[in-house]
Amino acid sequence: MSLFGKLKNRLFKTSSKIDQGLEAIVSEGGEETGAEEAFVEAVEQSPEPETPADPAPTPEAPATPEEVPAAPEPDVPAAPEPEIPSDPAPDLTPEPLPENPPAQEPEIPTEPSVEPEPDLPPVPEEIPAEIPVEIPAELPVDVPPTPIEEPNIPSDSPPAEAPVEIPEAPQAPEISQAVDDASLVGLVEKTTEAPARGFIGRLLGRREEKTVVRRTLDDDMLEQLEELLITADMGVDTSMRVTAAMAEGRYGKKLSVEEIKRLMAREIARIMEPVAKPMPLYAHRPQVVLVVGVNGSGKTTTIGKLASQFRAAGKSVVIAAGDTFRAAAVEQLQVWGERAGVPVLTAPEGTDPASLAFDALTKAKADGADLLMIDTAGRLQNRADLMEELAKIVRVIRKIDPDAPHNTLLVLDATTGQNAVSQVDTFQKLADVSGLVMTKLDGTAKGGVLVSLADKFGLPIHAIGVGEQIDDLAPFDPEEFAAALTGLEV
Ligand SMILES: Nc1nc2c(ncn2[C@@H]2O[C@H](COP(=O)(O)OP(=O)(O)OP(=O)(O)O)[C@@H](O)[C@H]2O)c(=O)[nH]1
Repeated sequence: MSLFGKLKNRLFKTSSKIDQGLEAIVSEGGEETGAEEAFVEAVEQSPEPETPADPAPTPEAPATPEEVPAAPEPDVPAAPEPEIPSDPAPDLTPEPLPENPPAQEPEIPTEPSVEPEPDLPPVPEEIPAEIPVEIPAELPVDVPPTPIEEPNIPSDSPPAEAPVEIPEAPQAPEISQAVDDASLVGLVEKTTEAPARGFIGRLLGRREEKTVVRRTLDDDMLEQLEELLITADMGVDTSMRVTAAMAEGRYGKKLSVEEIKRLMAREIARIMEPVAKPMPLYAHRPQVVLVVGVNGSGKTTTIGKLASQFRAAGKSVVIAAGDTFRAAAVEQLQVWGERAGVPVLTAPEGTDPASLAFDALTKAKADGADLLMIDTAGRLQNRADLMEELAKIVRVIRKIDPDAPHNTLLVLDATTGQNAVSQVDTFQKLADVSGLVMTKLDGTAKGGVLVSLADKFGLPIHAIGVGEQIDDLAPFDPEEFAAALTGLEV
């Protein structure tokens, strides 16, 4: 499955909240409009480079392959190849530094292999339901089912449909293999938009589904949209900014759910674009990365995931278990170190973390390691102590390297919603935060908080955690994130 597909499904809770909210908002006071009107207005709404509804969007070539659901015919053949370029290009190149985003590299290889098929399953699955007798006879012989279909179909459209179905028959086993729960979520979403139709239904009933419910954008609707974004934890200011931008030049126009999603995703992506920056890697050795965040935010897990990705990118990494006050935290880090194949330096419980950090940097330097990642405690209960502890770590490692730490990553837990905003506030005072990693975006309905953070602080977002496994750390891509967050079919 593509990175976007994975992300979309992982962010399902937030997107389904927005999805359901939009359906309710538009259906309240909305009215059915015809296909032509929908098309014309959809075009009007999207003067920007992002025109995903069209079958042949020129500027965003890499994104097209995944737009299969919107326009079945043209997409099928195009799907497989364009995949690969889409992920690496945007994230790897933008950073000035050469070895840059190790976070991406490990992600990339996983996508293309699984990618193409999962988006196509609906088509083949429906055939057997509709044509119970013919299909079994057709498949074994490998004779195109087309001749059987055509005589039954009086209208003009069938020939176009049949050829698309045939080539997919052999893929059936692969598809069923690839249909994980994530793809199923996609199917469920599609069904709510366009009720399941059989094969004949799809041929004859094409026109019916073209009516779209649309609602006039007025103050009431804007207020409802704003409230919806606030419930997704986007914060009041950011929600107002997004809805105001959406309304610009569109006030009084009729909008469908899909069009609203597109507008919303575009505005969100616009806010997030400037902060989407992979963690920079420097030629300097060892690059010291201090990892801060409240207890339970996902620091240990993120260090493990990052270490694994850096290693996969050919970097030698050392981890320092700086939360010396909790034996369990040290043990957990050791487990992650083993998984990532990276040494973890520890010290007896109660040791001064600054002393451990000093020893770790000395060793990392002696070993010629590329990176030293220092875990820290996250007890905010006594802010003064924590501030002193972090300040001391920095003071001490600067005796060895005056520029250390080169990065201070703040790890935030998305499930805390707007509380993450005050955590950034606090940690900016405690440490010189240089970038963010947002964890647990999977399984939360509060993913909008990341938009709020980008809008409010403008700190670089290096990566997002979308699960507990070692490779569940994705590079942050604003457009994919925005589309996934709003439940937009891309
Ligand atoms: N679903 C999900 N769970 C995550 C993610 N990142 C971390 N977790 C889980 O969150 C819990 C806390 O993660 P840790 O890495 O231990 O957090 P920590 O900040 O090191 O916590 P302390 O060791 O208490 O300081 C663990 O159960 C992780 O498996 C993520 O992206 N998604």
